[in-house]
Amino acid sequence: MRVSVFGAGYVGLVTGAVLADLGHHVTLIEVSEEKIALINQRRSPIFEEGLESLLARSIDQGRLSITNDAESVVGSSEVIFIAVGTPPLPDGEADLRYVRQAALAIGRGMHGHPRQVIVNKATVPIGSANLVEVWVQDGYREVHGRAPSSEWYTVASNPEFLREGTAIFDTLYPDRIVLGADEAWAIDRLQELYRPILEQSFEPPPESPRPNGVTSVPVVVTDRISSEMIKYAANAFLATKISFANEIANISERVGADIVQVMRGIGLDQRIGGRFLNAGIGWGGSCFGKDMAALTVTAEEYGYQPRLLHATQDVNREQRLLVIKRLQEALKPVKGRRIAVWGVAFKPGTDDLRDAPSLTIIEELLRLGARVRVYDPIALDNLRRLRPDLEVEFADSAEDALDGADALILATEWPSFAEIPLATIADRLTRGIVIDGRNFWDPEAARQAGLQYRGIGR
Ligand SMILES: NC(=O)C1=CN([C@@H]2O[C@H](COP(=O)(O)OP(=O)(O)OC[C@H]3O[C@@H](n4cnc5c(N)ncnc54)[C@H](O)[C@@H]3O)[C@@H](O)[C@H]2O)C=CC1
Ligand SMILES: O=C(O)[C@H]1O[C@H](OP(=O)(O)OP(=O)(O)OC[C@H]2O[C@@H](n3ccc(=O)[nH]c3=O)[C@H](O)[C@@H]2O)[C@H](O)[C@@H](O)[C@@H]1O
Repeated sequence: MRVSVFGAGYVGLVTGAVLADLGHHVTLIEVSEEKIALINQRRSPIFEEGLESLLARSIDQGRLSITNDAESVVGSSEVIFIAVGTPPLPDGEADLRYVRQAALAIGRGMHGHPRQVIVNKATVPIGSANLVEVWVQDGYREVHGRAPSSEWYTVASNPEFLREGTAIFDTLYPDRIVLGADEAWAIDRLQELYRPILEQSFEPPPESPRPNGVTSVPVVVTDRISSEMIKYAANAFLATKISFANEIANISERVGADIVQVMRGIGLDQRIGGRFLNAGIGWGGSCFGKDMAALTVTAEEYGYQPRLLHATQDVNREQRLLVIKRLQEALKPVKGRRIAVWGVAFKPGTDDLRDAPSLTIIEELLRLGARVRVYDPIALDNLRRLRPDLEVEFADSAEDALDGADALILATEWPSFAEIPLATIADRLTRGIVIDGRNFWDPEAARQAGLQYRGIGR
């Protein structure tokens, strides 16, 4: 099938590369010349395991290309994905300006043949499919002075649930695919597009072997509004699950319970499920915060006070600073001390710093007058580039970050940190203080190694 994808970011690039690898003919449409140049050199603009080899293969086989000239390519696509960013405006509402630009370009390039399904894959506020329709019509009208025939196209919703760091795996083996459309032909076309994934009939690529037991993928076919709501509800639920774990962690440490044991104890109940119950410094990333804010705004627009959504966000805001409180308890004063921070990416497996809890922690440490020495296996370049205002020292390795430091704060649980013996950490830190923001280490082992160790909720 001929497919266009607006936006070669985390979602668009991965979706495009995977669909091309599955045999479709995909054109990525991107406004950033820098990204276009990199992708043409078969290099990925983002760090995502396995993506570069997937990109190279799809490009070499002639099934994936990239352009900035939307209008000349979109007209011939049977499916057009909109996967541009929808960042938050200051009041929390989603900024749809990039979606609008994409929809206008689709309208300008439309010529009625083939009939087109325009798919909102970006996370967009409830009702945005209607807006996309209007913008597509505006784009067509600009060129032709009249509206396009409603027979020529329809707008569908197909939210994305991939996680950064495991994006290719999540795209090939999703827990479900959600399709929201008002027209049966659009659903049929999208089912056809996704058939290899739905039926798991493709040969798994070397980057991402098929896990045992995955033989098919459920599809949820629904209306557009429900589909748009499913995306917000999924992220809100996941964020709430983490904030719940953090709230119980805060109570646990007051009463002497161990949050890791408590969450294991509840997670084995199949009605609850053990995933997304890791207490720590809270959730970050490009989507949970912005999507919680956008859903809150939508609820309030309709006169509903979403108390759980507010509470989830409040718990998360405070949770980020808990490690600072722990540090202040162990090290008085913090001013003038050297603090090592391990991990700046919002989670392991990515170089993404968007709304990373580590940044809140670093800002607070600097505000308190500490000297901060940071290490991250992948994200330091992004930190240098995106936050030149943060006056931190950049370490060459995790061990190097510890040299001369009074205390270590672990903000992101990169698996490679486990390779460094606790005894080495104890040797290198002047005061042996470790504040473990992700409950990464075993407290007993850390204390035996001579560390003054504090985790979260234990
Ligand atoms: N990052 C993630 O893990 C997930 C993101 N989402 C949603 O997907 C959407 C995209 O997110 P990301 O991929 O993270 O964003 P991103 O910022 O990584 O990528 C967006 C891309 O769109 C490009 N762009 C902007 N305007 C354009 C236009 N008019 N034409 C062509 N390209 C244009 C930008 O240059 C950028 O490369 C958002 O709505 C997000 O909420 C959904 C699930 C997962
Ligand atoms: O809409 C999106 O953008 C995506 O948001 C999340 O994916 P992602 O942000 O890539 O990362 P997660 O693995 O969900 O982690 C989010 C944050 O929660 C934190 N987290 C996660 C799990 C946990 O138990 N505890 C916890 O604090 C992580 O450290 C991270 O900061 C969702 O998991 C995806 O399904 C969704 O598509």
